[in-house]
Amino acid sequence: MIRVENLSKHFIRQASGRWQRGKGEVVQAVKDISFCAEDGQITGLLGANGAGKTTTLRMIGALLKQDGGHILVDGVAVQAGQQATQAQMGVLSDARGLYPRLSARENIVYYGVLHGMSREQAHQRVDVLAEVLELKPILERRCDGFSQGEKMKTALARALVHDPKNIILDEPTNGLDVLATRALREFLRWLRSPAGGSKCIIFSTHIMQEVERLCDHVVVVAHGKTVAQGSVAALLSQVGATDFEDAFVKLAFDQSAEPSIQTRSAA
Ligand SMILES: Nc1ncnc2c1ncn2[C@@H]1O[C@H](COP(=O)(O)OP(=O)(O)OP(=O)(O)O)[C@@H](O)[C@H]1O
Repeated sequence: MIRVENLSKHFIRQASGRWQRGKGEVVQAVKDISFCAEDGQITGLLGANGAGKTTTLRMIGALLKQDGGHILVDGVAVQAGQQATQAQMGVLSDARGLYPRLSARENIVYYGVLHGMSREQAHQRVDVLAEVLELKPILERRCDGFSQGEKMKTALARALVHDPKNIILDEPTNGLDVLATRALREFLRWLRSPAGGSKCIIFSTHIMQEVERLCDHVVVVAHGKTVAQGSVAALLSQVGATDFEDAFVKLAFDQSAEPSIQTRSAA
């Protein structure tokens, strides 16, 4: 189970103009995000571009340190850069970061070994994941020159190689064709089921269909804040809509617009 409470994070974006030296824009990427992702459920973070989804997932994956708030993974506090929660976490972040000179198989096995698997175990797991994610045709090819979808499938397999209990996926269907998207959806449903290990799965998206088809719990994020959460049915009834896209637009955009960017002297 992953519990996120009152998470916040800002970035300083340096101004580039000659007369702006020393000034910076404060980008409050995440202002106040709270939700709970249960085991055996798929939780979707749904929000417009720039809403703060990636930043939130990177903090949960211990890739970024939060300014405020708490993240508990199975009761253990997440600390950026520390190993405590990472062993049981599979993270597909926006930076796919594959080694171009290694084959898809080598990239995945390498991560498995880093997670403490023997090479034999890691190779066995690659064969299982290659079947499910339809990776077989590219498994022995160097990643250099891979298409977006091929990179995505390889990065997904790499994130899941150590069979983590908690799975964090940032826009996992980005670049996948319709068959690969369907295969991934099926796989996520299986991972959520008792047979697949009742994993705790969080993913971000702005695709409504994906949320409607997959999510048990939806967290709507706007301007860095949680503005609504619940099942698809609960969110529909909250705003009296029958179409989920209409519900999302009401929930995410009917908020009074709050700027995320302010100019100030950079510290
Ligand atoms: N390293 C950074 N430096 C400066 N600003 C950043 C940085 N990372 C994110 N931001 C800003 O924080 C805000 C939230 O970004 P984030 O990537 O979390 O949004 P998102 O919901 O994932 O968007 P998208 O759906 O477009 O991927 C945006 O305004 C973005 O420009």
